[in-house]
Amino acid sequence: MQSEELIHIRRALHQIPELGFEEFETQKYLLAEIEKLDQTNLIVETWKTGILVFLKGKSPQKTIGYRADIDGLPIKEETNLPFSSNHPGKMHACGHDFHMTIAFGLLAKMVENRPQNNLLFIFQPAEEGPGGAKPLLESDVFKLYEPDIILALHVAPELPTGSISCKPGILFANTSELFIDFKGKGGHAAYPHLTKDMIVAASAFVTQLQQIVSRKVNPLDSAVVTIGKITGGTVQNVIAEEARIEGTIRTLQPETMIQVKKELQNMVQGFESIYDCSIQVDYGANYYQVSNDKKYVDIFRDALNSSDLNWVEAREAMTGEDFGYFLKEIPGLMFWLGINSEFGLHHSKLNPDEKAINVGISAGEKMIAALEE
Ligand SMILES: CC(=O)N[C@@H](CCC[C@H](N)C(=O)O)C(=O)O
Repeated sequence: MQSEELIHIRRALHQIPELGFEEFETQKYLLAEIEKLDQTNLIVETWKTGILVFLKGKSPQKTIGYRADIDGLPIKEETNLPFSSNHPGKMHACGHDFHMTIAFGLLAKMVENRPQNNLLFIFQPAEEGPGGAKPLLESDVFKLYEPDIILALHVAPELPTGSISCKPGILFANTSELFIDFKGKGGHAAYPHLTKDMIVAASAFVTQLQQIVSRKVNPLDSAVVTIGKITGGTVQNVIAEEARIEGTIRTLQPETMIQVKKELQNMVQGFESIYDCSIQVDYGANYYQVSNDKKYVDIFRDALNSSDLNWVEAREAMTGEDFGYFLKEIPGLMFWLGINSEFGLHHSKLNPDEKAINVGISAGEKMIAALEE
């Protein structure tokens, strides 16, 4: 498949970002593209808004899985690109348009040049939330084609195009979403002593929360608590009866996640008493760490060694990925693909270098070829 065709597909997908489990247009678009391929050795299945494509190998000994996530984010795009998002307030700001295009390009190559082993391409919904990997892994349709090895990539804006970065062991953190609702007593702005002000309580909570990381977690263990959204109140001269904070917790060890949540519960009790309010905590979606299998990282590194791709030994990142659930059950790896964007992941101006699409396909091809041996 020509680079121009892939760029056309990437731009078309970029224009239709959809949130988790709402990827109807994306699914329809991908199904139409997949239908244009030679169907002789393909089985195409859908699961919710996702797609599984099984390519029967020439003399299979195993099945190699390749997963791409397909959802966008609730971010208003500000790239000013001529192919910017057509869906107001939504954007492929985490590169999933690239992930899908690369997976599709690799599939098209493999259809043309069928490998010995079976391949399973997984276009998975809802990576950004609430998490599609776990229910997909539990689904009957996935069990029919369950791969022996699983691969995936994630775009890396800070790395130059042409580079691939990976490491054995933990690559991405354990994550937990965090939604906290505060309920007190509202009233007139001039009579604070008669109210329980939830703007004050929530603001103090946000500040205090950081001390879990800085004063409770061992500095040699990594943890991040980020609050990305605060809502509360109705108007400037009314004391807010309710407030809500929304965020995420990241830790490199599952035990640290348990510790952070325990400390957070202690804080909740203290705040309920000090601010005379009720506080409800919801941990939303939780993702398991992405931990790469050393054997496959070594094979991958060797496979790229003689190529013009630049291998960068990765460090752990506090990003999360529900691909961790695949790797918990199936050995394999995730790697970073350099896309050379001035603006990072989850930024409204993320603008990946489209030349990286062929780099991603080439890396996948080399790994699949290496796994034939
Ligand atoms: C690669 C990446 O950016 N992934 C997301 C995953 C989000 C998981 C969940 N919604 C959460 O916020 O905990 C990330 O933010 O790291």
